[in-house]
Amino acid sequence: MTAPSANAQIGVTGLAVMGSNIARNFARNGYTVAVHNRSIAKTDALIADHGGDGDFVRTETMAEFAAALERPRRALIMVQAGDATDAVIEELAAVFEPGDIIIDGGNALYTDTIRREASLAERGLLFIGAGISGGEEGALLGPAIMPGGPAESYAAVGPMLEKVAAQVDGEPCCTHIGPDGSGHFVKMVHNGIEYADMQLIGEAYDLMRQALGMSAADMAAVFAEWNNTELASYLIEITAEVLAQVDAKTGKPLVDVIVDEAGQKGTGRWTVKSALDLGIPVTGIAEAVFARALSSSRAQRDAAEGLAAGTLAPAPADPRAFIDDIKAALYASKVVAYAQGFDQIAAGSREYGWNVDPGALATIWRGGCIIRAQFLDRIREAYDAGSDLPSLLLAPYFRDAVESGIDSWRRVVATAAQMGIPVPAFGSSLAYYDGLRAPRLPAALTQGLRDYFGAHTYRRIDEPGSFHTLWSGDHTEVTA
Ligand SMILES: NC(=O)C1=CN([C@@H]2O[C@H](COP(=O)(O)OP(=O)(O)OC[C@H]3O[C@@H](n4cnc5c(N)ncnc54)[C@H](OP(=O)(O)O)[C@@H]3O)[C@@H](O)[C@H]2O)C=CC1
Ligand SMILES: O=C(CO)[C@H](O)[C@H](O)COP(=O)(O)O
Repeated sequence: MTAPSANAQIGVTGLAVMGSNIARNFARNGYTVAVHNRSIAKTDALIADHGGDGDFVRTETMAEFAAALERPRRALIMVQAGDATDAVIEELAAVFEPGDIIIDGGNALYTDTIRREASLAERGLLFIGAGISGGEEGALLGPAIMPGGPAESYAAVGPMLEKVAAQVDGEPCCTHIGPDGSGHFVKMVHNGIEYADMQLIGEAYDLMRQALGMSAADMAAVFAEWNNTELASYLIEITAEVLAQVDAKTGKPLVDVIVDEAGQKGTGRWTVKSALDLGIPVTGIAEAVFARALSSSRAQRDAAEGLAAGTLAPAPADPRAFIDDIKAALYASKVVAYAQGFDQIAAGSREYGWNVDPGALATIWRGGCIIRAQFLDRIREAYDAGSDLPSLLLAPYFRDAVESGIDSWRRVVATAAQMGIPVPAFGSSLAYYDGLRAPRLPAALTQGLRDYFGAHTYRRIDEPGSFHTLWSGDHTEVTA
């Protein structure tokens, strides 16, 4: 540890799990790191436990923190999103000087990032809103980093961020996403996909548990096996580990003693709200958010437990074949979730003029982050082949993969319905796929009804223009 002398290349304020580990990551990569936390105990714990990782400068106040940083100052904030982030930005802005750079690495709402960047720019301060994914371990060993902000700000901090990010095939899992809120926007959608991915895994688990009566250990073996296939990903890998974990207190599988109510901090919900505003169907993500909400509606669930299930179908006759069907359904639904997420990113990019490169995004999500998966290589290839792809589902590789699994996907959704097992994400993903490929949708009738009750008009398939039928008159059609 060195005494404050304005030589730290980077500062980290907010030293909970993410901040302390990313500070250690910078130090391990040879940077002198000024460290600060609102309560000094966390700063001292970091220095006491991990001071040997590299060169840290311990600071107690924001003034000391600012004084420890070389010019232009670079500070990474890792605190709770929302008011806490605003409070820390204000404290930093009070002691920083024009040209200094503030990076918010928390899970900020992208519209907050847009506001913060504009307001700090008026004060001459540069701002980067950087989505960081990888959890505790990723922060230490190399996360995926999604920084958004002015090119000038990125030039000042990008090389450092790229150095501490995960590396895949010699490429850093960090790239300049675009201006202002773009980094936090793509991190938000990343988290939305994370929600969908976990919900789909949960449904696969529930099918094996309920339809096939498999033990947690047997399911762990299936997920471990799947992790050697096209499904290979961090979430599948850790699912095998969680399912294999035995509770020391009871000797039961840990998963069986965990309360079945899923928490959520907000990024999934924000993704769905933003998708609604942008008009992009992110059905897999939305079902995942709603499934967490349903799981947490304890009182309603308790009251509803005795509701009749009707006549239920027996278990599938061939368990091994059904496991293969579940695998195909999981893969196809996962492709839909990513396709929808990338659609939302494209729409956000158009709306805000960010020019986000989907291929570059797929590249940096290959390592470090929670949704890292082998098939991101395929997503990158798909976008590299043509960034005007109407949907990831139309890229030849994914089209073939989904088409070859479609019968399995239908069997799984039908069997789940017949056995009374809820599979909202599998089901809605299949419905989305069928809707997308349908030559004609029932929206025609919706338009007719809207015209009937609200004179909202409709277009015809055989003539240009807008039309209205005089529903309360003689039912003739007029040009609107
Ligand atoms: N945990 C994870 O897996 C991931 C988290 N993130 C994001 O990274 C950020 C940090 O996450 P995490 O490490 O889990 O920590 P938390 O989100 O739990 O935040 C705790 C930190 O925030 C500080 N803090 C809270 N309120 C204030 C305030 N008003 N003023 C100053 N400091 C304040 C705390 O200081 P004190 O110790 O004094 O209370 C502590 O350092 C969050 O935005 C989170 O969403 C991103 C990716 C993954
Ligand atoms: O950003 C993350 C990973 O990418 C965090 O782990 C995030 O907090 C998870 O969200 P939630 O708590 O809502 O499940």
